[in-house]
Amino acid sequence: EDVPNDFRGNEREALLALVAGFNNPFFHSNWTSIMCYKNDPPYWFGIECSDGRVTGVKLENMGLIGEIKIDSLFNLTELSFLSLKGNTISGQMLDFSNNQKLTEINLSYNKFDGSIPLSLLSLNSLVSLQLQNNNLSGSIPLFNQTSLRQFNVSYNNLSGAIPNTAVLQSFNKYSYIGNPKLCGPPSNSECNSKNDTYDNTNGGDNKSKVPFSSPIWIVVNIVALVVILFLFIIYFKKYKMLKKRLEEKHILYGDKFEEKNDHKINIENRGKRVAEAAAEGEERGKLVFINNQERQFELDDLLKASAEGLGKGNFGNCYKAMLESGPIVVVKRLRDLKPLSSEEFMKQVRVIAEQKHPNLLSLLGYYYSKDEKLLLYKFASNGNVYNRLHEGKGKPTRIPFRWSSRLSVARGVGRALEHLHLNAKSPNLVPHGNLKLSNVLLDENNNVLVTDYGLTSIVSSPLASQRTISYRAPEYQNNKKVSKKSDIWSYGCLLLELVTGRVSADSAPPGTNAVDLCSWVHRAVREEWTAEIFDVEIAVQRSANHGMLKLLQVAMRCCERLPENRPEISEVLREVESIVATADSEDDEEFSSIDQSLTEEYMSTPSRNSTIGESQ
Ligand SMILES: Nc1ncnc2c1ncn2[C@@H]1O[C@H](COP(=O)(O)OP(=O)(O)OP(=O)(O)O)[C@@H](O)[C@H]1O
Repeated sequence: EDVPNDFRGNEREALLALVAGFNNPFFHSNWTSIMCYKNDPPYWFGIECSDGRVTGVKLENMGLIGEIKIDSLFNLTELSFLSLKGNTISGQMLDFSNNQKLTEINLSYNKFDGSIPLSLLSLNSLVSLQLQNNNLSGSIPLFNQTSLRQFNVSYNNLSGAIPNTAVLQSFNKYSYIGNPKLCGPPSNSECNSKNDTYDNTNGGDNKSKVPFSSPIWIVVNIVALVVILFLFIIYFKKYKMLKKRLEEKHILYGDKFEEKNDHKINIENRGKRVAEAAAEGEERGKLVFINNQERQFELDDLLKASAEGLGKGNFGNCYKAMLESGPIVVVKRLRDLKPLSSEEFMKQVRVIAEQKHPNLLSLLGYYYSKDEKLLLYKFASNGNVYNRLHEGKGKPTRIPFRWSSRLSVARGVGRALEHLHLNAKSPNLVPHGNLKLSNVLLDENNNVLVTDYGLTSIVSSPLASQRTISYRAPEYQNNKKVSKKSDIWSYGCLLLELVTGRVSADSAPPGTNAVDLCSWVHRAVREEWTAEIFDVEIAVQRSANHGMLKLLQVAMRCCERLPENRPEISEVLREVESIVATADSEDDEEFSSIDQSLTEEYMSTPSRNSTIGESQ
């Protein structure tokens, strides 16, 4: 909890990237949820933790096959131990320049090729380096760290003379044996030609060298110059073509938005470019209103509107466009779309648009052209619930987000989800797929409006799978599919965020003090830190304590690890609706913790499927 989230997030991503190339199902099931928590034993197999940071990776003899990316260790800055010994890992060796705390590295008995990386020379705490039995080639770099006590590069394809540094000479021949092209002490083979000297370019075999002044050298240089000039001309031509195509691509909303979120810009110029593109015969695209009677503006009006970036999301960026004629609309510029034809795209969008419910933000319209796909929504002026819940906490200006409001969010989202799960007319409509508090909006009357539903049906799945589903269900790690059951998990996480007031690790912006909410709450209940579970801002509302516990209980049932144990939305909603809303004014505003006897009573009451304490 004390570890800044960006470290933990980066380390988590780095570890997942490290094993991604192996495609080993073990990691999908074991490397989920929290990995290190304070000084607890690690939650993931094969890692070591200290103070919530990853300090060791030990994945030995696991039959791992595949490549790892050179920069895989870049974010594991606290790493002191690394062993991947006895697998079948191929490709170039890793870059260790960011792992200054490494003391032991064992990559022996694998299939690494290329040269020994020079980044190893910068590791001043390195005690043990074992690279034996790989396919490494080139010469041995000039290791001179006095810390080095164990060194083994035997049975590779290394070549040239063993460098004459005190450290490298202090190991015996068995550290070097099995490299036929390696010579000089301490190996047994003598260096008998000038060519067997150390090549400090690292990686090159010392073949016979041509003197710089020889005519061959001059001819080679001239030819090289001509080739470079030729390549430069080709590159320049391609660059001009690429630039033209990029300009065409950013015809509507250009990448200025991406550079600076809150930058107000006028998009009139781009409107001109659309017109120019149209004049050049390119398809201008269609602005379609779902309900044609609501057509309040044309494409030209939208292009002339001043726009403000609202944020960068998983499916694209959102902009608030203020039209001269009055209305304010939100434009979502989609990216990474599935390769759908225009008909398929419009069919899917119509399926999304058919979902009408008072708690769903309805789609106003869409724009489709070859290069741009936009969705248009009404602007919800009271913003999203994530900001309402977390922003300004502890500051005097903060207006408390009370229980009755949180309960109405829980209900509104539950109702919207029930509508999507039960009333979806089309079998093509995926469930919500990306439920989280920033996708729950409040309009000018504080009506709860769920947005971003169904977009996984139009966004390309490999990309979406890396990013979507903020509250990722455990099974999602394996099958990368959203389902009604994964929605229930997300809804459970959303309820937990509402009752605990804690930021969920999966949806937290970098630098936020976040927790893996499901594991955290289960642990909190098991270890009876019940008083700490509820957000202080609502815990003081004593008359509502019963309702809070009930909502917590419902949330925990939604967060069952096995999808089949999670309840259906109707059952969940029935329970949420049965929680009696208390008027916020009834409450005793003094700071108090949750009544312990009440907590015990709830925690020992068996729920229909399980007791809370047993759910994980
Ligand atoms: N109709 C709207 N009215 C007001 N604010 C909106 C509207 N739609 C989106 N937003 C806000 O704009 C910001 C960016 O939204 P966007 O949907 O692009 O990203 P996100 O919700 O953070 O992530 P994701 O793409 O995963 O949903 C968010 O803060 C969101 O709450």
